Amino acid sequence: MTYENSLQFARSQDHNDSLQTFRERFYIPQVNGKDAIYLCGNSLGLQPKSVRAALEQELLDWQNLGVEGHFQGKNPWFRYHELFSEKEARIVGAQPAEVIVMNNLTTNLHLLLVSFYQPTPERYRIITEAGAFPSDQYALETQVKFHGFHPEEAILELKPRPGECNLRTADIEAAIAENAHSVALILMGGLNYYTGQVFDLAAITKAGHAAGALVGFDLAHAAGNVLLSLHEWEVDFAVWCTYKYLNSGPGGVGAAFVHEKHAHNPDLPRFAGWWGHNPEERFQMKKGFKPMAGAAGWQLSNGAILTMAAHKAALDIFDEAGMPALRAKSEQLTGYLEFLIQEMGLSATQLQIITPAEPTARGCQLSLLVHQNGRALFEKLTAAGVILDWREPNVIRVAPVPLYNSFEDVFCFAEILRKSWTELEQASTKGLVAPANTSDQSS
Ligand SMILES: Cc1ncc(COP(=O)(O)O)c(C=O)c1O
Ligand SMILES: Nc1ccccc1C(=O)C[C@H](N)C(=O)O
Repeated sequence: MTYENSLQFARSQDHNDSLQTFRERFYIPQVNGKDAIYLCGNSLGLQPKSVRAALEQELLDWQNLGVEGHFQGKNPWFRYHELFSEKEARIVGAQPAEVIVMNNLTTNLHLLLVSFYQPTPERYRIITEAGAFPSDQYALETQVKFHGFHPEEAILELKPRPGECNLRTADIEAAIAENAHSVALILMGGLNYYTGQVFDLAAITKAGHAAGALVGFDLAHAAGNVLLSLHEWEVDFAVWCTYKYLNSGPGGVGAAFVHEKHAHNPDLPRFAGWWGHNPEERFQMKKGFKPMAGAAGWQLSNGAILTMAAHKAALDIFDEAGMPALRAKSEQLTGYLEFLIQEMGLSATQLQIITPAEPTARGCQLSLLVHQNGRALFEKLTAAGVILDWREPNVIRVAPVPLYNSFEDVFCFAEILRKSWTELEQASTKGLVAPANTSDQSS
């Protein structure tokens, strides 16, 4: 598609956008009495206006029915998790029984590592990406120690080649093959939170299986952002959160995928709780855990209905828009952002987009590596009414989300970026800005 650097072009794109009306269904944060340019849905998605009524419904049932709400409520709490199966499955390309909404991401990661990381003295390694989100690093480090191995020896972190920002699929495949005798698990982000790179999950899964390993993904930044086919790719397990692209609120409920091939395996170790037990017998209070088939068998506790209610409202909107349409708009919107940044004519030593250029290797986030004055630039953008984030040591992440961001948002952001850059450059020639990035705090 051919882009133009004008407000008129941006507005005409919005006018022709079939998803345009979805923006009205979200609250846009206000800065200085005006709608902010919110480009931070990769960290926390905006609040759907329908969430309040969904929470109200559960509060009312609790108010009016007390404990009877478990069975007599409008959406009985006893079966509340079933309300998500179909829609959640569409987001990640799964069968309904392969997904479950529960807990939070890191909790789910630990639970699934209990089942799918079963190291032996010969096969104990985990292959992961260097610079994975810290929570994943801590989960892997402590799981490995829990099994009596040393993280430095058992965790193999793959780094991009010198001078490159992203991992090459061929290098990932080669590393897996080279460790075919010792690798137990491949565990990577679906989309790296820092660089914005989307990994080739199908190829990695294939390579992992060929090496005799199991394969799992953290889809925090991929779910609701890129097209996924977890079932077809035969991914063993995955976890994600619902507060980013799925707009389900801070600390919102997490989700997990377990491939059908593991649904009935009685030999899989797991940490169990009563909500994963056969529901027909759950209240018989008997000894002996009998897991529900599928991902539901990994549930521990009765669901956190209030956060699940927010997710239900948000997921309904998401499902109405649909992943294919969202992804199509996302590619155009991110492409427009990239085009406008390139129009600024900056060199790679000034401001570099470290997210891959190929649409298949990125979602809607572009990570801007700013070599000098990065933090000062970020603060200027913030002061001008743009909400985005800064990730240490020197990246500004910008995420135009197709569900509620517009081409006009992207155009206005680019104008503010250009103006802020010029002002900073003028200030630094006059010696008014410290030349290096400061790393005092992160957002
Ligand atoms: C890739 C990734 N993994 C894990 C987490 C942590 O998730 P949670 O706090 O829901 O466990 C996040 C973000 O918070 C993330 O971006
Ligand atoms: N939950 C949060 C609470 C506070 C600040 C950030 C977060 C994030 O989710 C960060 C996000 N995971 C990231 O990709 O950086």
